[in-house]
Amino acid sequence: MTLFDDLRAHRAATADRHILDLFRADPDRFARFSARLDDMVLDFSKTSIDEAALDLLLRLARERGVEARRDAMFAGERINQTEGRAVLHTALRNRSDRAVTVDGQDVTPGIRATLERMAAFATGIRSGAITAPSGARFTDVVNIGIGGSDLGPVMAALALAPWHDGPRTHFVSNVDGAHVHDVLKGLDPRTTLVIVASKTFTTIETMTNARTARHWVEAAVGAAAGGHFAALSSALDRTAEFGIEPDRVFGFEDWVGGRYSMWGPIGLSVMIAVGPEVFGRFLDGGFEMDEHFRTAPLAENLPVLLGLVGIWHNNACGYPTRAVLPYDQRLLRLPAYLQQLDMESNGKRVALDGSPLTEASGPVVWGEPGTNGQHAFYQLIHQGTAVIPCEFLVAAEGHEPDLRHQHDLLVANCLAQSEALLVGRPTADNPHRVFPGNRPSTTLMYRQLTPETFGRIVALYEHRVFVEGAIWGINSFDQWGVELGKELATQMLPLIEGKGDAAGKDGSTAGLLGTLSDLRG
Ligand SMILES: O=P(O)(O)OC[C@H]1O[C@](O)(CO)[C@@H](O)[C@@H]1O
Repeated sequence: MTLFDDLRAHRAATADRHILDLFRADPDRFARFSARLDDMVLDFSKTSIDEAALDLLLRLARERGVEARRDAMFAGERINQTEGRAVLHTALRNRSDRAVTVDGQDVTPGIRATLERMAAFATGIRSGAITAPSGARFTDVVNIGIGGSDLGPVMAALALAPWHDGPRTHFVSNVDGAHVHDVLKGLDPRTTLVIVASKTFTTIETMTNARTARHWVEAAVGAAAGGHFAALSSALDRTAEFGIEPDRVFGFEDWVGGRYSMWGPIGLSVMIAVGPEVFGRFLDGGFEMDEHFRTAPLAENLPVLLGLVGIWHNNACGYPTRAVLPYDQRLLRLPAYLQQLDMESNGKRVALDGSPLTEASGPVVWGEPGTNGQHAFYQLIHQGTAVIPCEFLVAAEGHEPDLRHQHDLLVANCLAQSEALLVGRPTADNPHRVFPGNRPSTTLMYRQLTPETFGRIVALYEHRVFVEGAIWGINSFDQWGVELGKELATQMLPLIEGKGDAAGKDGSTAGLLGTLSDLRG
């Protein structure tokens, strides 16, 4: 019997019990099944986790070596074994005097120097001291990147909107020409700065969009186009090949994973939008969560507890998905960001040693902000046959004092939804109106979505993914599963262009290629 088996046995023995019974039996349940970091509270009392389950979960975390692995990460060990790399995105937000070493070398001075270069560049763009070669002020910034070079900055630009006082920020990610076309169509190339964000500087979507943007700028300013470009990458040889001036290139090391990279150069578009000081406050928040994760006892540790809730729902209860439901419009892109963070990190089928996993790993993560989701998919959450653990996020205060009544309505909806999921309406004269209730949720409540809070939220989820990955014994820091599709797309392109034949392709693919050629005439 493993601890996973014990958890399942405990779940089976208590499956008929209503979560409300747990509240009846323990008037202190909220206090006991919630944890706090400053003005942020994680409530997991509306789950079926009881004392015994929490005990088992904490034992599991210890047995699976979460603490040792966490310490190894912070110590710069090469825990990303399949790529032979350290995992040190936390170093990008290390606000302490502590050295962070990789192979005996302190990486902090390099990180600080890059941050200072970013700040000088961002300040120059914001003040107009750095202009286009024509002397025109940059009014717009277009970040071209995809995955980790896009989702974090996109999310942050919206989350930090109340502090946005720099040039307008735009994002292009999809290789679909519609994306770059629609974004550039509204802009003036003479006053636009294009930031090419790509860790590897080989990603076909990004390089294709970057070339399109280059032609667009060149058509307007000719040979001065180079002065409209900057690059964020760890491949400095390739940025030079693309013709980007070295002083416009902001590099980072291979120990920063793409989906963990928004804290450094990949965040440049955000820094230009909100300024280095506000960006620094975002880093402060991330660092605060790191310190908490490193030092708080497991039973009070927010990322650990959130991870254990995930393990309970996935491995003990067998719920294969979880919904992330921010009642915070400025976290609109949090679910999309978490889809990469969580599913690219923990969507794995083998353990670190290559052996097949015997436990289910990464669940499907999805969601939308409330209240919009309520008018779309909550029907299924309340009355569908599948149980979907819900993760609510909500701020006590908004940023619009004149619209306090709307914020009150937002918060009321958030609390009402978790209450409805818990309490339900089990008896009604009509079965179509029955709400079974007893459906689990967590709520992360914070005072306000400040830059610090936003940093804490992102770091909280990063470490939650870490905790779950460590418990499953997988490498959360590689992403081999994205490779095959990339290779096949490269091979597919000539066939799409009508330059090859479909011999050897499966029947469906050959059929679709034939259909494409018919439709194109
Ligand atoms: O920053 P890059 O190298 O262009 O990569 C973009 C994204 O592509 C991936 O490698 C695979 O989708 C992600 O991990 C990464 O965030």
